[in-house]
Amino acid sequence: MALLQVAALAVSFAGRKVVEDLSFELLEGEIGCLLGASGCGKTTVLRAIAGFESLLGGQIVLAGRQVGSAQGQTPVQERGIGMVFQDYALFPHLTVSANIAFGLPNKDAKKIAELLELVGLSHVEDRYPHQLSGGQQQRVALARALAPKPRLLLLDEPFSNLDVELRERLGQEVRAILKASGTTAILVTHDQREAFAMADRVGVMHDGALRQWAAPYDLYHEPADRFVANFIGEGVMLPARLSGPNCIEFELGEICRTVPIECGIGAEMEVLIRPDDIVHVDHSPLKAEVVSKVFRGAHFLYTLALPSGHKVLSLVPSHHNHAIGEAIGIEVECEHVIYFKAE
Ligand SMILES: Nc1ncnc2c1ncn2[C@@H]1O[C@H](COP(=O)(O)OP(=O)(O)OP(=O)(O)O)[C@@H](O)[C@H]1O
Repeated sequence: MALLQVAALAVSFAGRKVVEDLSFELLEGEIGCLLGASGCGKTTVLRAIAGFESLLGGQIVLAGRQVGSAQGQTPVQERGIGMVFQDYALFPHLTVSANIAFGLPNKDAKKIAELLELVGLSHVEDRYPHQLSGGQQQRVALARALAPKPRLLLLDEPFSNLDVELRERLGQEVRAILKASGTTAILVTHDQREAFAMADRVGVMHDGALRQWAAPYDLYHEPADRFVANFIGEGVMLPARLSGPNCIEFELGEICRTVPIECGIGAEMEVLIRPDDIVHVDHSPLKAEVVSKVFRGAHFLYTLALPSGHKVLSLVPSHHNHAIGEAIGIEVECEHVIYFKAE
């Protein structure tokens, strides 16, 4: 059963709707994420779930009980929701243990020890927040929020004060902690890597609306619309033509897949080509010119110009170090073909 149901949620500020007709469900033990650019309404949804915003429409149901609607709201403190914020909000004059104990009414020492162990901070329990790294401080905040065993944990940009590399690693760590404690959680972020590292379900938001709510893999490989296709991952749209009921033809050849589209044969289409769809093969007769390249350690991300002048991206193992201007062999390897009717 869904632990959280958000249905047709609408929130407005001073007569301006900032969230509209937004619906999703989260199962018990799942980690969800609202992903979107700054100002799209992510935090407002989180605050509405917590009970800090009154609703213009829709409803929020938590553990089978309606906690919010336009008609009324269950007070914040009665929802059993925990929160972790980007600034950690730790008490600077309290030790790690005392910060965690703050979330426990009976200050049970055994429980504190368990939480310290869960977040891997037993060895620094007597330190003060300023003696910890950013990642450690975030784990204290997490332990403190988990202490009262919330029904649902809300995390608002929890890693935004940390550097990019650390975010992805900490995202995985926090995911493991939430899974180990069986906590249902919702994360808000504008960072795709963080969303993918942590969440079972990700919702892509744009302008107050939820464009797609799906597993990260499906968002990447089966985006619901052009916005999601462009927002998630990298890629370019190339002109194409529907050449058969399940086939599409474009500059680099014909690709057939089983999902049909409601368009007549010959219809003008656009196909999304991801960097992992273009494979570098030295001896391939199909050549493309290296326009630019970005070194990413294990890979180069090449921008390649096709004979038509259209450009594609290609992710190539970095021992294939080609010069700008060089023509290199490529092949198309599309497992999931994403295409839309041309605009
Ligand atoms: N209390 C408020 N009063 C008026 N407008 C508000 C209020 N809170 C948020 N907004 C507006 O609502 C819109 C959505 O804000 P929200 O903070 O939910 O976006 P966000 O996606 O979380 O952005 P960010 O990633 O920058 O935090 C923005 O246009 C914002 O200016």
